[in-house]
Amino acid sequence: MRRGRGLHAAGAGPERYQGYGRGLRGISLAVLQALEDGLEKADADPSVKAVMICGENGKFSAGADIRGFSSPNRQGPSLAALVSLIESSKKPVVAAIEGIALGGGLEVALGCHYRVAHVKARMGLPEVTLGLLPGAEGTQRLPRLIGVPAALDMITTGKHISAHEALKLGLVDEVVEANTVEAAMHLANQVIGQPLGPRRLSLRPVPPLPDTDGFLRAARLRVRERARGCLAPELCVQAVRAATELPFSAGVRRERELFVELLSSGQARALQYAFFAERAVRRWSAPGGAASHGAAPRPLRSAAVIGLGTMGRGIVTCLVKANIPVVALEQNLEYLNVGRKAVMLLLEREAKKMEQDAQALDFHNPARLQFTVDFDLLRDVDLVIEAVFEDMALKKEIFHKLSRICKPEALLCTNTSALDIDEIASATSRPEQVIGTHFFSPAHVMRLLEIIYGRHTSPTAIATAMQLARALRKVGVVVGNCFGFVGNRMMFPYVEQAVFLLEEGSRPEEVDQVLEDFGFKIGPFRMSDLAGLDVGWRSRQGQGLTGPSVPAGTPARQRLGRRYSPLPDLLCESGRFGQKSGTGWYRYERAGGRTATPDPGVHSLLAQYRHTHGIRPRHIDQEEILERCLFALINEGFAILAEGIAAGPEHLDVIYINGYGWPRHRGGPMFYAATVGLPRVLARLQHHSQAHPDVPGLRPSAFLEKLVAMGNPPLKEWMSYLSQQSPRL
Ligand SMILES: CCCCCCCCCCCCC[C@H](O)CC(=O)SCCNC(=O)CCNC(=O)[C@H](O)C(C)(C)COP(=O)(O)OP(=O)(O)OC[C@H]1O[C@@H](n2cnc3c(N)ncnc32)[C@H](O)[C@@H]1OP(=O)(O)O
Ligand SMILES: NC(=O)c1ccc[n+]([C@@H]2O[C@H](COP(=O)([O-])OP(=O)(O)OC[C@H]3O[C@@H](n4cnc5c(N)ncnc54)[C@H](O)[C@@H]3O)[C@@H](O)[C@H]2O)c1
Repeated sequence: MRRGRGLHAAGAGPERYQGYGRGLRGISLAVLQALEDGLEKADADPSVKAVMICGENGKFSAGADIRGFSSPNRQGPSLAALVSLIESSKKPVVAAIEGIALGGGLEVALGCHYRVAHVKARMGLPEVTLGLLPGAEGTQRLPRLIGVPAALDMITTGKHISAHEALKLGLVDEVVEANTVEAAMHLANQVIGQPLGPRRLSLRPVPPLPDTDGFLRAARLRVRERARGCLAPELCVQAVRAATELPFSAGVRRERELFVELLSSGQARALQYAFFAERAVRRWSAPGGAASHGAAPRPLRSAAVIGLGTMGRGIVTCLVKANIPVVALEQNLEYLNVGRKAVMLLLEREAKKMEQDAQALDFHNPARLQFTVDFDLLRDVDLVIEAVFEDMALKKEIFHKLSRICKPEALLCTNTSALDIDEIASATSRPEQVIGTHFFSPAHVMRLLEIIYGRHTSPTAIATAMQLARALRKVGVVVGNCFGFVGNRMMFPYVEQAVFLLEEGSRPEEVDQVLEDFGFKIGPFRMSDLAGLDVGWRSRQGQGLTGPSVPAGTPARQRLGRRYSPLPDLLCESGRFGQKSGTGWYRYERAGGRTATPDPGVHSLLAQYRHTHGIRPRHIDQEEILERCLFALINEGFAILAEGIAAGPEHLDVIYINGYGWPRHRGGPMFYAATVGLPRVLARLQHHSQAHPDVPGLRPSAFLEKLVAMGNPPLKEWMSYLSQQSPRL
């Protein structure tokens, strides 16, 4: 056997890695060709006794080039052919897996006769997350190697597994701590001359289960339930079923048919768009030309969180999980004790979930997590996250204090949901250090971190907040400052339409059902009950929309010349605050209960309300519910883009997928609008706006009108149609 990195005689691994976070490419045609040539040469050369395949720069392979799936020059079939070629080699082929072996990369390894993995390597078949299935015979080989249950789990979830898990499952033959390539070559030398038949997975039977058919039927139901309209997981189950029912070659044909079905479904395009959008938003730009490539973050060695309510306790939890020492501060000892208990409970639960890494959290150690009511302990921290009540005066008081106490370079973050970052910053002597870090509830679970820069926020502060997102394993999206920022600002017209629909004849459960069938995790009424109806109520009181400050004689269903629904206020006035009080738009088994049941009390309240206001209820169909809620949200998105609050539609989509439960397989609201076609979105908004002229949220945005007038350009060109970039960007 000849030695050397990469496939013998090819000198190249299945992929090339060009540095962290940049330019990691999938398996290219050139690499495929090199592998094929190398294998053929090795087979023909009698001096070669075995072959070892490895990657370059410590990475085996990230799989096929995802961008290639939408190009006319698809590489698909040749990857599968290469895997077969490897397997049929007359000389033993050993895969040396370092770093990652994902998708087509792992399928290449499955074609090899032996697999050696580095202890830190991760393996997986993530195709399902891209709306696809493993299409290089992986759905047929993996069940033959590790059995149906484990293979199905990997293929339908796309999860990455560690080398140790892979060893336990029998996916790899050996795990090494030292040099993987050397260990693979050592193994190759040992197996020279041994029969290869038993190592060729295509020749093996799938290990039988007591009731394979029953198992697969149950699995199909499970993934269908979990996938909420996403096609790929179910087709993955069908492909694995083919492995259990058909000979290998027929199974491969079935796999290919299913792959092509997914490729042309539209969902794959949406999911791949989401993959790249999440990476694109890491590159940010801000006023004055500041941008990600020119700004370096400050180190984040310690943090403080102020306020241990719903949000603060989740934020503390994710900081601890990210190994950042935290000082957790409350307004008095009573609140501190409640907050401490809640944080400890969350951390215990997280530790249980993490099992083997739990000790690393070390959260009983005061050097890692300290509870206090003393602001002085915030003197040396690198970062403070304020999560007190949504009250401008209180926030300003706190920021004023912080600017006196904290070290000059400390980043001062607010978790406000909607308030003006500039006004908060004005309470400090260092507005350049003030930034919005908008977490989503539950903060230790939701992946989104909306990062809001103010007029004076420095590029370093933005870069540091993005670094925080990365450290917390969240998706950071940088946006401009306006009421509600991006996410909540788009949410307002959506929820407003949902409530108007109730006035006109719908029930909460009907509206929720339509939006949940669309793919949302929960509909707007379940969501409002979960968040607490009192939160919005307090905000409307603050804005003078309800409560004693509303001038006498104001029409009940009108504010500032536009339509207003007092329904949510009426619910709150009768003590219906959602899950926390046991009643809201639904009723729950108890205060704090989670199971929503349609509530006859709400139905009669609606009937009474319509009667009082002379509204004749009508039947509202699914299409109208969807259009009015979704197009109102999308319309606001166009206004946000036109104002320069976000740098592009991808930002809005990433925010909605990761923070608001928008179905990922629909690519986000702006991608969805592009799929529906902007002319149709515009026409339907015009229609609904004519029917409801007192609802500004339905009046088409000028930017949407312009894009339609310009011939409905593709999403990636939208921003070039803005007459001039907004000064915010
Ligand atoms: C009609 C006729 C059709 C007939 C067809 C029928 C037959 C079909 C046969 C098809 C064969 C299919 C083969 C296979 O089953 C399919 C696949 O392999 S799909 C790909 C699977 N792989 C993945 O999903 C991995 C995706 N990548 C990641 O998860 C992560 O990038 C990572 C590898 C874990 C690394 O993470 P990080 O270190 O955080 O780095 P980044 O994520 O920022 O990535 C850096 C950079 O690289 C780009 N990139 C990463 N992976 C790929 C990829 N596979 N292809 C293309 N580009 C990739 C990423 O986008 C970043 O670049 P940037 O976007 O920032 O420019
Ligand atoms: N709840 C959500 O879903 C959500 C989501 C995103 C953002 N937010 C925002 O996060 C912030 C906090 O919201 P929440 O839901 O956690 O509120 P909460 O009412 O649950 O908790 C606020 C906490 O702040 C504490 N606090 C008040 N004054 C304080 C002071 N002077 N010093 C220290 N602590 C003080 C309170 O004692 C309380 O524990 C708000 O700005 C809110 O708009 C909330």
